[in-house]
Amino acid sequence: ISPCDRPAPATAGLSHDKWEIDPSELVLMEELGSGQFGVVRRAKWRGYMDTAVKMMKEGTMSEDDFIEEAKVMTKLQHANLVQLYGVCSKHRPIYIVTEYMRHGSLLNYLRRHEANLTCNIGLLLDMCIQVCKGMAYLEKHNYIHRDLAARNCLVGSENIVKVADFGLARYVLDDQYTSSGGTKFPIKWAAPEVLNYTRFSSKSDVWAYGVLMWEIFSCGKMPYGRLKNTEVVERVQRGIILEKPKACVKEIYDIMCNCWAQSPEERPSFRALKEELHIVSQGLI
Ligand SMILES: CN1CCN(C(=O)c2ccc(Nc3nc(-c4cccc(NC(=O)c5ccc(C(C)(C)C)cc5)c4)cn4ccnc34)cc2)CC1
Repeated sequence: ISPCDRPAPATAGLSHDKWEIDPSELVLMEELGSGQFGVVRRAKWRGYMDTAVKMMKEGTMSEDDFIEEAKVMTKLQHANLVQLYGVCSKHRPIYIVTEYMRHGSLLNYLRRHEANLTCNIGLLLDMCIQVCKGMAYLEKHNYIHRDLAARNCLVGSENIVKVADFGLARYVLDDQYTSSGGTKFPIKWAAPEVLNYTRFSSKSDVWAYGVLMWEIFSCGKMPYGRLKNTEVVERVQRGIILEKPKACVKEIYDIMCNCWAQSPEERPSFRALKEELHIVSQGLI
């Protein structure tokens, strides 16, 4: 049976904390890349399960707070969320073990497959719908992502797209990333209330989702091109929004624009977005 039919590895029996994974059961394989946290490698768990292991560089995150939160994160389970299997926290660096997604980040996937994606509106819309389903699940569980973007979504077999690293941003220690004035802060995905007051909510995730939709229909272009962060902040605060991507029909662009309403209350919920996207996708057939 395929890994996604198997339950998340319950490490019961080896340690009393089911979110604690025994590192001796992981066989580390090739490097998948490195984020600002350190190296990410593929690993086999108990000889059969493909996993991705983030080896957290020391000093990059508040580890104890994260380990506490991991207990909650392992309970968030949905077909469009990258499943957190557990952590190895008895040694340093700590490991964050998740399900493995074989095609890597959605951003790289869009850029690599631009040629045969631009003409496939149905596939692009399906990717938007999958991300929206994962986000609607988080919204229902009052869980805020805080860094939703194509770079933080992953692609598996059969064009499955899943949201990754939800909530992880809270544990980053680098204030170049956490403060809105920092060089690593994701300004281009930030809602006005996040830029002005760092006020995160599911509605600020909806703003970021609109930018993610724009990334998908632009096949991985950088939003606002080469504009400097200060220029983007000024435009967003004046209500200037991203222009319609070429490959995007008006009905879909209108949905993106709804995500960019200045006031959070005016933006649709992910639950409402899911309905709107479904209706548009029916209309396309
Ligand atoms: C044919 N192609 C060949 C090249 N290719 C790959 O090499 C490739 C294949 C699979 C990959 N899969 C995964 N890659 C990663 C991965 C790889 C590198 C970096 C990262 N990301 C990070 O380290 C990271 C993410 C978020 C954050 C914030 C700021 C939000 C807190 C900080 C750090 C993840 C995580 N995964 C979790 C599940 N599956 C994967 C990644 C890359 C893709 C396929």
